[in-house]
Amino acid sequence: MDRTRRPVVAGNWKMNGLAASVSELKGIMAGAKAVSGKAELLVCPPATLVASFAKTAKGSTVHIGGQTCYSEASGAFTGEISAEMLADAGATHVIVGHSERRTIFKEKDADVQKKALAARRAGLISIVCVGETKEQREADRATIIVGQQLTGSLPEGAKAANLIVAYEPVWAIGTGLTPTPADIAEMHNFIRERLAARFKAEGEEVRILYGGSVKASNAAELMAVRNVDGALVGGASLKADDFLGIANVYA
Ligand SMILES: O=C[C@H](O)COP(=O)(O)O
Repeated sequence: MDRTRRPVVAGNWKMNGLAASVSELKGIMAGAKAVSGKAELLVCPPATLVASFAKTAKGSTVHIGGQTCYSEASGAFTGEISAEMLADAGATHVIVGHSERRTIFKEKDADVQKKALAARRAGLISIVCVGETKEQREADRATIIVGQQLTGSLPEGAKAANLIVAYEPVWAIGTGLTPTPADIAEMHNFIRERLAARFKAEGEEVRILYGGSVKASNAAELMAVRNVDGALVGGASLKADDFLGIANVYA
Protein backbone atom coordinates (compact mmCIF):
# COMPACT_ATOMS: atom_id res chain seq x y z
CA MET A 1 0.00 0.00 0.00
CA ASP A 2 1.36 3.42 -0.98
CA ARG A 3 1.72 5.44 2.23
CA THR A 4 3.74 8.36 0.94
CA ARG A 5 0.53 10.37 0.83
CA ARG A 6 -1.92 10.43 3.72
CA PRO A 7 -5.01 8.49 2.62
CA VAL A 8 -8.49 10.01 2.66
CA VAL A 9 -11.70 8.06 3.03
CA ALA A 10 -14.55 10.37 2.06
CA GLY A 11 -18.27 9.70 2.25
CA ASN A 12 -20.56 11.40 -0.24
CA TRP A 13 -24.05 11.12 1.18
CA LYS A 14 -25.59 12.63 -1.99
CA MET A 15 -29.27 13.63 -1.43
CA ASN A 16 -29.65 11.41 1.63
CA GLY A 17 -29.83 12.24 5.30
CA LEU A 18 -32.05 14.06 7.76
CA ALA A 19 -31.28 15.62 11.14
CA ALA A 20 -31.61 12.22 12.81
CA SER A 21 -28.75 10.93 10.65
CA VAL A 22 -26.37 12.60 13.08
CA SER A 23 -26.39 9.24 14.86
CA GLU A 24 -24.42 7.80 11.92
CA LEU A 25 -21.95 10.67 12.11
CA LYS A 26 -21.49 9.99 15.81
CA GLY A 27 -20.89 6.33 15.03
CA ILE A 28 -18.25 7.30 12.49
CA MET A 29 -16.62 9.64 15.01
CA ALA A 30 -16.48 6.86 17.59
CA GLY A 31 -14.86 4.43 15.16
CA ALA A 32 -12.55 7.02 13.64
CA LYS A 33 -10.10 6.75 16.50
CA ALA A 34 -8.85 3.43 15.10
CA VAL A 35 -7.74 5.09 11.86
CA SER A 36 -6.84 8.57 13.05
CA GLY A 37 -3.16 9.19 12.48
CA LYS A 38 -3.22 6.85 9.48
CA ALA A 39 -5.99 8.22 7.28
CA GLU A 40 -8.29 11.23 7.11
CA LEU A 41 -12.03 10.70 7.31
CA LEU A 42 -14.45 13.06 5.63
CA VAL A 43 -18.25 13.08 5.58
CA CYS A 44 -20.06 15.17 2.95
CA PRO A 45 -23.74 15.36 3.95
CA PRO A 46 -26.39 17.34 2.06
CA ALA A 47 -26.03 21.11 2.48
CA THR A 48 -28.83 21.24 5.04
CA LEU A 49 -26.71 19.22 7.47
CA VAL A 50 -23.25 20.73 6.94
CA ALA A 51 -23.45 23.25 9.79
CA SER A 52 -24.91 20.87 12.37
CA PHE A 53 -22.54 18.05 11.38
CA ALA A 54 -19.55 20.38 11.56
CA LYS A 55 -20.64 21.44 15.04
CA THR A 56 -21.04 17.83 16.12
CA ALA A 57 -17.70 16.78 14.62
CA LYS A 58 -15.75 19.77 15.98
CA GLY A 59 -12.68 18.57 17.86
CA SER A 60 -12.94 15.07 16.38
CA THR A 61 -10.81 13.60 13.60
CA VAL A 62 -13.75 13.57 11.16
CA HIS A 63 -13.91 16.41 8.64
CA ILE A 64 -17.13 17.70 7.09
CA GLY A 65 -17.49 18.77 3.46
CA GLY A 66 -20.01 20.01 0.92
CA GLN A 67 -21.08 18.20 -2.25
CA THR A 68 -20.88 21.19 -4.61
CA CYS A 69 -20.66 24.96 -4.46
CA TYR A 70 -21.29 27.90 -6.75
CA SER A 71 -18.38 29.86 -8.17
CA GLU A 72 -19.47 33.27 -6.88
CA ALA A 73 -19.06 34.24 -3.23
CA SER A 74 -22.53 35.80 -2.84
CA GLY A 75 -25.28 37.52 -4.81
CA ALA A 76 -28.49 36.94 -6.72
CA PHE A 77 -28.07 33.23 -7.44
CA THR A 78 -31.23 31.72 -6.00
CA GLY A 79 -30.76 28.29 -4.55
CA GLU A 80 -26.98 28.24 -4.81
CA ILE A 81 -24.49 27.92 -1.96
CA SER A 82 -21.04 29.47 -2.13
CA ALA A 83 -17.75 27.98 -1.02
CA GLU A 84 -17.54 30.79 1.54
CA MET A 85 -20.91 29.71 2.97
CA LEU A 86 -19.71 26.13 3.27
CA ALA A 87 -16.57 27.30 5.04
CA ASP A 88 -18.64 29.52 7.31
CA ALA A 89 -20.77 26.49 8.17
CA GLY A 90 -17.66 24.58 9.22
CA ALA A 91 -16.84 22.61 6.09
CA THR A 92 -13.21 21.99 5.21
CA HIS A 93 -13.71 20.27 1.83
CA VAL A 94 -16.08 20.38 -1.12
CA ILE A 95 -16.68 17.84 -3.88
CA VAL A 96 -16.83 19.45 -7.33
CA GLY A 97 -17.59 17.96 -10.72
CA HIS A 98 -19.19 14.75 -9.50
CA SER A 99 -20.56 12.85 -12.48
CA GLU A 100 -24.11 13.38 -11.21
CA ARG A 101 -23.49 17.14 -11.32
CA ARG A 102 -21.94 16.82 -14.77
CA THR A 103 -24.75 14.66 -16.16
CA ILE A 104 -27.93 15.81 -14.41
CA PHE A 105 -27.02 19.46 -13.90
CA LYS A 106 -25.00 19.83 -17.11
CA GLU A 107 -21.85 21.10 -15.45
CA LYS A 108 -18.95 21.44 -17.85
CA ASP A 109 -15.23 21.25 -17.15
CA ALA A 110 -15.03 25.06 -17.09
CA ASP A 111 -17.77 25.20 -14.44
CA VAL A 112 -15.95 22.61 -12.36
CA GLN A 113 -12.72 24.57 -12.62
CA LYS A 114 -14.46 27.75 -11.44
CA LYS A 115 -15.88 25.84 -8.48
CA ALA A 116 -12.45 24.47 -7.57
CA LEU A 117 -11.05 28.01 -7.73
CA ALA A 118 -13.92 29.23 -5.55
CA ALA A 119 -13.14 26.49 -3.05
CA ARG A 120 -9.51 27.61 -2.90
CA ARG A 121 -10.60 31.24 -2.49
CA ALA A 122 -12.69 30.19 0.50
CA GLY A 123 -9.95 28.07 2.02
CA LEU A 124 -11.61 24.75 1.23
CA ILE A 125 -9.97 21.65 -0.22
CA SER A 126 -11.70 20.70 -3.45
CA ILE A 127 -12.22 17.09 -4.48
CA VAL A 128 -12.37 17.25 -8.26
CA CYS A 129 -14.14 14.24 -9.76
CA VAL A 130 -13.34 12.75 -13.16
CA GLY A 131 -14.35 9.53 -14.87
CA GLU A 132 -15.48 7.95 -18.09
CA THR A 133 -18.81 6.39 -19.07
CA LYS A 134 -19.24 2.75 -20.03
CA GLU A 135 -19.46 3.67 -23.71
CA GLN A 136 -16.28 5.70 -23.52
CA ARG A 137 -14.40 2.83 -21.84
CA GLU A 138 -15.70 0.34 -24.37
CA ALA A 139 -14.52 2.62 -27.14
CA ASP A 140 -11.06 2.62 -25.52
CA ARG A 141 -11.35 6.33 -24.81
CA ALA A 142 -11.23 6.27 -21.00
CA THR A 143 -7.84 7.94 -20.59
CA ILE A 144 -8.59 10.45 -23.35
CA ILE A 145 -11.78 11.50 -21.59
CA VAL A 146 -10.21 11.65 -18.14
CA GLY A 147 -7.25 13.57 -19.58
CA GLN A 148 -9.63 16.13 -21.08
CA GLN A 149 -11.53 16.44 -17.80
CA LEU A 150 -8.30 16.98 -15.88
CA THR A 151 -7.12 19.62 -18.34
CA GLY A 152 -10.41 21.49 -18.20
CA SER A 153 -11.41 21.03 -14.57
CA LEU A 154 -8.27 21.44 -12.51
CA PRO A 155 -7.35 24.98 -11.46
CA GLU A 156 -3.98 26.46 -12.37
CA GLY A 157 -1.50 26.66 -9.54
CA ALA A 158 -3.17 23.93 -7.52
CA LYS A 159 -1.30 22.72 -4.48
CA ALA A 160 -1.60 19.33 -2.83
CA ALA A 161 -2.93 21.11 0.25
CA ASN A 162 -5.99 22.41 -1.58
CA LEU A 163 -6.70 19.73 -4.18
CA ILE A 164 -7.75 16.08 -4.20
CA VAL A 165 -8.69 14.24 -7.38
CA ALA A 166 -11.28 11.48 -7.39
CA TYR A 167 -11.41 8.98 -10.25
CA GLU A 168 -14.95 7.66 -10.49
CA PRO A 169 -15.83 5.63 -13.57
CA VAL A 170 -19.47 6.57 -14.15
CA TRP A 171 -20.41 2.94 -14.86
CA ALA A 172 -19.11 1.86 -11.45
CA ILE A 173 -21.17 4.35 -9.42
CA GLY A 174 -23.93 2.62 -7.50
CA THR A 175 -23.84 -0.44 -9.75
CA GLY A 176 -21.80 -2.93 -7.75
CA LEU A 177 -19.35 -3.02 -10.67
CA THR A 178 -15.71 -2.01 -10.26
CA PRO A 179 -12.80 -1.87 -12.68
CA THR A 180 -10.12 -4.49 -12.22
CA PRO A 181 -7.21 -3.46 -10.00
CA ALA A 182 -5.09 -3.39 -13.16
CA ASP A 183 -7.49 -0.95 -14.84
CA ILE A 184 -7.58 1.24 -11.72
CA ALA A 185 -3.78 1.18 -11.56
CA GLU A 186 -3.52 2.20 -15.20
CA MET A 187 -5.89 5.15 -14.73
CA HIS A 188 -4.42 6.31 -11.43
CA ASN A 189 -0.92 6.15 -12.88
CA PHE A 190 -2.13 8.17 -15.85
CA ILE A 191 -3.70 10.77 -13.52
CA ARG A 192 -0.51 10.90 -11.46
CA GLU A 193 1.55 11.54 -14.59
CA ARG A 194 -0.79 14.33 -15.65
CA LEU A 195 -0.70 15.91 -12.19
CA ALA A 196 3.09 15.72 -12.05
CA ALA A 197 3.42 17.19 -15.55
CA ARG A 198 1.16 20.09 -14.68
CA PHE A 199 1.94 20.80 -11.04
CA LYS A 200 5.50 19.39 -10.80
CA ALA A 201 6.40 18.31 -7.24
CA GLU A 202 2.97 19.32 -5.94
CA GLY A 203 1.40 16.92 -8.42
CA GLU A 204 3.22 14.03 -6.77
CA GLU A 205 1.59 14.92 -3.46
CA VAL A 206 -2.02 15.35 -4.62
CA ARG A 207 -4.16 12.50 -3.29
CA ILE A 208 -6.04 10.49 -5.94
CA LEU A 209 -9.12 8.73 -4.61
CA TYR A 210 -10.96 5.88 -6.28
CA GLY A 211 -14.77 5.96 -6.21
CA GLY A 212 -17.45 3.61 -7.52
CA SER A 213 -19.02 0.71 -5.60
CA VAL A 214 -16.38 0.71 -2.87
CA LYS A 215 -17.51 -1.40 0.07
CA ALA A 216 -15.90 -3.14 3.03
CA SER A 217 -15.55 -6.38 1.10
CA ASN A 218 -13.50 -4.89 -1.77
CA ALA A 219 -11.81 -1.95 -0.05
CA ALA A 220 -8.59 -3.75 0.88
CA GLU A 221 -8.00 -4.87 -2.69
CA LEU A 222 -8.87 -1.50 -4.24
CA MET A 223 -6.98 0.61 -1.71
CA ALA A 224 -3.87 -1.52 -2.20
CA VAL A 225 -3.53 -0.39 -5.81
CA ARG A 226 -0.57 1.91 -6.46
CA ASN A 227 -1.51 5.60 -6.56
CA VAL A 228 -4.87 4.94 -4.90
CA ASP A 229 -4.76 7.29 -1.93
CA GLY A 230 -8.18 6.52 -0.51
CA ALA A 231 -11.80 6.27 -1.53
CA LEU A 232 -14.80 8.42 -2.36
CA VAL A 233 -17.71 6.35 -1.12
CA GLY A 234 -21.39 6.81 -1.92
CA GLY A 235 -23.90 4.22 -0.76
CA ALA A 236 -21.62 2.52 1.74
CA SER A 237 -20.95 5.81 3.53
CA LEU A 238 -24.49 6.23 4.82
CA LYS A 239 -24.13 3.73 7.67
CA ALA A 240 -21.32 4.15 10.16
CA ASP A 241 -20.50 0.44 10.27
CA ASP A 242 -20.26 0.18 6.47
CA PHE A 243 -18.14 3.31 6.19
CA LEU A 244 -15.83 2.26 9.01
CA GLY A 245 -15.51 -1.16 7.40
CA ILE A 246 -13.87 0.64 4.49
CA ALA A 247 -11.83 3.10 6.56
CA ASN A 248 -10.49 0.29 8.72
CA VAL A 249 -8.41 -0.87 5.78
CA TYR A 250 -6.01 1.79 7.02
CA ALA A 251 -6.25 0.94 10.74
O1 LIG B 1 -19.26 9.95 -4.78
C1 LIG B 1 -19.40 8.73 -4.67
C2 LIG B 1 -19.60 7.91 -5.80
O2 LIG B 1 -20.55 8.40 -6.68
C3 LIG B 1 -19.66 6.44 -5.54
O3 LIG B 1 -20.95 6.00 -5.21
P1 LIG B 1 -21.15 4.47 -4.80
O4 LIG B 1 -20.12 4.18 -3.73
O5 LIG B 1 -22.54 4.41 -4.27
O6 LIG B 1 -20.93 3.64 -6.00
